[in-house]
Amino acid sequence: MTFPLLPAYASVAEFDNSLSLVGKAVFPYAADQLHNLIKFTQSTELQVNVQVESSVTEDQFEELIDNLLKLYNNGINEVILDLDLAERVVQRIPGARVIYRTLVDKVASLPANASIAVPFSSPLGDLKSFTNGGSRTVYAFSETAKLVDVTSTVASGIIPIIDARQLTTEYELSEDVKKFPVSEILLASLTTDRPDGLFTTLVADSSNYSLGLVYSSKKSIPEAIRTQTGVYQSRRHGLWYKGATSGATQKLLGIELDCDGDCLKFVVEQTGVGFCHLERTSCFGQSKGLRAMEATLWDRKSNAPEGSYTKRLFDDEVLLNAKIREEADELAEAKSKEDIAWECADLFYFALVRCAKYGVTLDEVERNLDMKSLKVTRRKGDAKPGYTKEQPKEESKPKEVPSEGRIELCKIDVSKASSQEIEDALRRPIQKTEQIMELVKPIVDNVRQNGDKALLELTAKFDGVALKTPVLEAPFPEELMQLPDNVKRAIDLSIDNVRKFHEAQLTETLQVETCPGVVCSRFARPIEKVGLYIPGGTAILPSTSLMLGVPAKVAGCKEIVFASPPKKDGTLTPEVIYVAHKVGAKCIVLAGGAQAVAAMAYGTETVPKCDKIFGPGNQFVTAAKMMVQNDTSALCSIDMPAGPSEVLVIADKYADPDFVASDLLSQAEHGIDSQVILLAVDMTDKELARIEDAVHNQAVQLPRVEIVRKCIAHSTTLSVATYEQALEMSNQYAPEHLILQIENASSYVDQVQHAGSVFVGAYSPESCGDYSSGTNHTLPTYGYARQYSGVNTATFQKFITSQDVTPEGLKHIGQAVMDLAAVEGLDAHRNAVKVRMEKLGLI
Ligand SMILES: NC(=O)c1ccc[n+]([C@@H]2O[C@H](COP(=O)([O-])OP(=O)(O)OC[C@H]3O[C@@H](n4cnc5c(N)ncnc54)[C@H](O)[C@@H]3O)[C@@H](O)[C@H]2O)c1
Ligand SMILES: N[C@H](CO)Cc1c[nH]c[nH+]1
Ligand SMILES: [Zn+2]
Repeated sequence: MTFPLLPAYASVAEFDNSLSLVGKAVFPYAADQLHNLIKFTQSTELQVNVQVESSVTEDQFEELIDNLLKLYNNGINEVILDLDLAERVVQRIPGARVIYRTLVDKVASLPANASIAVPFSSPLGDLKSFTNGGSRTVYAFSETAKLVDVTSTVASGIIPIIDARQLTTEYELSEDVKKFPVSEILLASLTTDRPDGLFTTLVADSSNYSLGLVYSSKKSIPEAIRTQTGVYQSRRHGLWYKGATSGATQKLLGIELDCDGDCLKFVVEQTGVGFCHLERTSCFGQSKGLRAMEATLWDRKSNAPEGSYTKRLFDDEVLLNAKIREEADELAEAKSKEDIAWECADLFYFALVRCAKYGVTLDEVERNLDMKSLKVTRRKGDAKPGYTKEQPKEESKPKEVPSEGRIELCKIDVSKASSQEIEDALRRPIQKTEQIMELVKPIVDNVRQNGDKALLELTAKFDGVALKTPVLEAPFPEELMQLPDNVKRAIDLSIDNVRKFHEAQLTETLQVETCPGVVCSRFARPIEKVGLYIPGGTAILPSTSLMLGVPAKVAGCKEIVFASPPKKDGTLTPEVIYVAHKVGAKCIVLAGGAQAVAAMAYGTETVPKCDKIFGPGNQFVTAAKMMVQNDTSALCSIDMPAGPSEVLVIADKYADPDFVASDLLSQAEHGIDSQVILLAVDMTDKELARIEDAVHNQAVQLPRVEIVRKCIAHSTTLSVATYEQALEMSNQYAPEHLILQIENASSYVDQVQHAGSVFVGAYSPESCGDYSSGTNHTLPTYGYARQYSGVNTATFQKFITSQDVTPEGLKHIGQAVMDLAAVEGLDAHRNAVKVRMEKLGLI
């Protein structure tokens, strides 16, 4: 039996630790406080109950069911509901733990073991009979009941629900007798048949490991509760404050009663040498098993002898994780009882080393288990692909995606998922970087050594077209850039907006006089020769040509070279040629992939060598860019690794499901290795279903539905409780595009730490930034938004600093320069200042 009391609080914020030894508490249900309640429950050892006020309208009922499911699944113990409501709730939530709040005359109709809460004013005889000899828990509630009225009820085995504020202060029973309400309630429910009137008391730690046996009295119990420490009754010496002389004190964590209320259990945290006077942890000998192993591991963590295997595991995470996996496999293979016990012990050992390494205690693990046991809905529990025998583990094996059926993002409720599951959901599709590098290297080498000949051969091989020359020179023939008027107008408008936004980024020369006579400046200069890659594999993207060409022109780059894979007939899309003409490109390289990058990095007979290569592309393009950047002989830099497009949408229940779906799909259609993530903030299943339906219905209408299907297969919706949680998760993912379809979207922009570009509010679809608003669409992907900016005017510039030091300036800094040069032992440096200062008569 737990402590015979249920303190009621007005909110989580009002919870008072001084009552934590009661071991439970009840809070009011409030739909907008769910997150706080769940957070509190998950952070405490207490049994948390929730009390729903009677007035729940028909409209609120569905919301209540959704919310109760969340509460139950997140560790809430029981919910107090009015009889009618309780009966409806148990129909809808199998396994719902409910306390029926009702009047005495209705109790007979309830199941024999159902917990009930009836008014204090009910006749005592009735209350006693309702306990059914102990098989039913009976609570008595009243907002006004005074403690003195309560004690006789408690003595009958009834648990009072009392406003916590009444319980925390001493009250005066008579003029000179002051009582602690909590102690009074406990004493009222205790009995003893011992002639000395003492209560046998078992002392245990929080894992239920027995430390010893002692006695409590009507005097020692209030003292223990008042001081929240181990205070007992010594039969020879009176009140006994444990540890007062030895220093081995106890923090009192909880008090429990046995089933018939004549024996107590004190749950304590023991300090010092232990509980036993023989300086052992327990009077019953040392602990064994998992607890003993845990104690040893925690000790090893701080005092491990050099050469100890456990220390090696603490220090070598890779080894430790490999051992955990190895032992888990061996356990899965073991067949006999002995082998299973053996392998399980090994696995526990390595698992506990990992726990100890990260400061996780067995108590916390057990709390987690207890919490999970309280869930009322469970996931299917299938193993992840890669963990079943049928599917090999190699990550490189592409996932089979059925070509029909519903198009649906995977779904995770963050409050129920493990951190591993969340990490997996947010992992981008595997880029086989090493393998791609191996494929790309011979291509790059070939172009470097054989120039145009290699370029033409590789274009024939990968793009299926035999060209005579790999380059189209400016001025470009009019007939190659014939466009419908509306397309021309659209390109012109987009060029104009991108130009305006990028011109505004041009900076003036910066000048600072750091000391009198020492003027430091910084000024921008364009990178002279730039190579702009315009993807053309799965889709031709003329928009990329303007996103790169316009800032290059704005920055003043002298030579602009375009590269884009040709179509099968050897031509290039007229839109790209039109943009090349508008930005004054020198030529267009008719090649794609790694070969185009290599041609621009090293130059060929017809392709000019470029100083910097820009632009997104597939894995071959990105790998080649990284490769040439690392080759100092190429003397070529790159903008950033910009790979498969991705988007993360944060949406709440106010978002239009069609808008959200359209944004997710607009990136999903880019390629099968694209990824789209939806963070759904505090949405009910119904609200989320509207978005899911919209995704499917829109997707099946798209010509690129097969690409979308494959992209969606590795894309996920994560349900989160708060906007803050969503932004934290988004910052962790560092998306290329972040779309905020939430109420007051602009007020959250301040919280964005890592993202390529942000789209604020319902009417800012990513497509606007892809084409026409003015921002650049060449953005860092794959989490590189943590350290890279998207393409901007400065990407096409470098910054030069200069200084102008006068004799006056030398007077100010000369001595410091000489002293630092001396520290570094560089006398010529020192001398360069010294000769000048001598001639100026400064030294
Ligand atoms: N991050 C951004 O800012 C941004 C912007 C636009 C596009 N993108 C992304 O750019 C990518 C464009 O990729 P794409 O494939 O459509 O076009 P692409 O132009 O990047 O690649 C096509 C070229 O890849 C080469 N190639 C194809 N298969 C090959 C193989 N097996 N071995 C060697 N080379 C091979 C061919 O030469 C072909 O010309 C997409 O993933 C898209 O999402 C990103
Ligand atoms: N969304 C892409 C950047 O990741 C750019 C683009 C071009 N065309 C359409 N979209
Ligand atoms: Zn796009």
